[in-house]
Amino acid sequence: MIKAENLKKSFTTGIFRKRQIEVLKGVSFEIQAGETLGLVGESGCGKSTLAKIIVRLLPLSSGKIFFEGKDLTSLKTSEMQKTRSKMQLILQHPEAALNPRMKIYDCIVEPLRIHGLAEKGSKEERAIVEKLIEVVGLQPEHLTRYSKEISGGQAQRAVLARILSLEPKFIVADEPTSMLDVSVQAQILNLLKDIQKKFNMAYLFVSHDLEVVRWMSDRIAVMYKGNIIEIGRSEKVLENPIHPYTKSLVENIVNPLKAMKKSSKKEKTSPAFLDWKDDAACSYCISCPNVHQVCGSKPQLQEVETGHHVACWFG
Ligand SMILES: Nc1ncnc2c1ncn2[C@@H]1O[C@H](COP(=O)(O)OP(=O)(O)OP(=O)(O)O)[C@@H](O)[C@H]1O
Repeated sequence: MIKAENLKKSFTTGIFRKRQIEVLKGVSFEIQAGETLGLVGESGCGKSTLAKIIVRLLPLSSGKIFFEGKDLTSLKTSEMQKTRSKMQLILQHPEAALNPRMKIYDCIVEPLRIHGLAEKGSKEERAIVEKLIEVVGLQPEHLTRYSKEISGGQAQRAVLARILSLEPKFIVADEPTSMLDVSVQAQILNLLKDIQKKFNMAYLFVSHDLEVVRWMSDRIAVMYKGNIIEIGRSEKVLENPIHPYTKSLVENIVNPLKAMKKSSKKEKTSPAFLDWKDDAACSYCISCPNVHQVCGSKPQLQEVETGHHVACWFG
């Protein structure tokens, strides 16, 4: 369904002394129809940048993105517009996707009108909206309200209805429930799972919360400083983490208190993965005896078991 190959992204910052920051350093993964790939990693490692790049809301510096076999980086604007409707992004703040001056009904039908898929005010349009709100669990009375007049959970449901109107095949959900109460969070996560099953969509699910990612994902990719350092079946990655950074992430959810105590000592004895440099060959690799020949100067994913890949790091 979706395939990312060696994605790189740099931003230029600074007004006078222009400086390039490399945020994505060569990210590759694939997601199949009906599958969820969870993406976790510390704040600032590049998750949201990757989320926006994959649905082409941000330009790439280099690399390729294939959607249903089509190379998105070489599509013309008109073709890209058609394809983009099949790839949708859900963000943390549902309000950002809902125009505050429009009633929920109009917010939901707007994409249909833009793409000429329904005539404004027609019976057909009304029937589509009624079906969509039934799928996402909104009530007809919500349709006549503005986004500020509904709750966060209801707003996220309205965003889902709006997105589903275009029958997407791939959804990138970037922290879609992090602003919601725990009980509402569970409802929206279950709803996301239900509609995925119903429409066989592929998800890239981005979150800080490993428990949420474990619940949602078939596979998990762990990002660290712009690289995917470990990727595999969720249970394998979480129950048998191999890369030191993944281990520390998993330890943090199992015992957050212990992790806090440990992190206060961290400054003095920096763990190996914090010294990971791009410009040197690694000296130790979990699965590769010929480290220097195979790993070269960049951390590369090595296969540990079928489907479970881990990057090299300094041991
Ligand atoms: N437009 C931009 N210009 C310059 N730097 C940027 C820009 N967008 C993001 N960055 C930088 O890129 C890095 C990655 O940002 P990104 O938002 O992708 O991280 P993240 O992993 O999603 O973090 P968080 O979990 O906190 O949302 C950060 O250091 C950020 O400051």
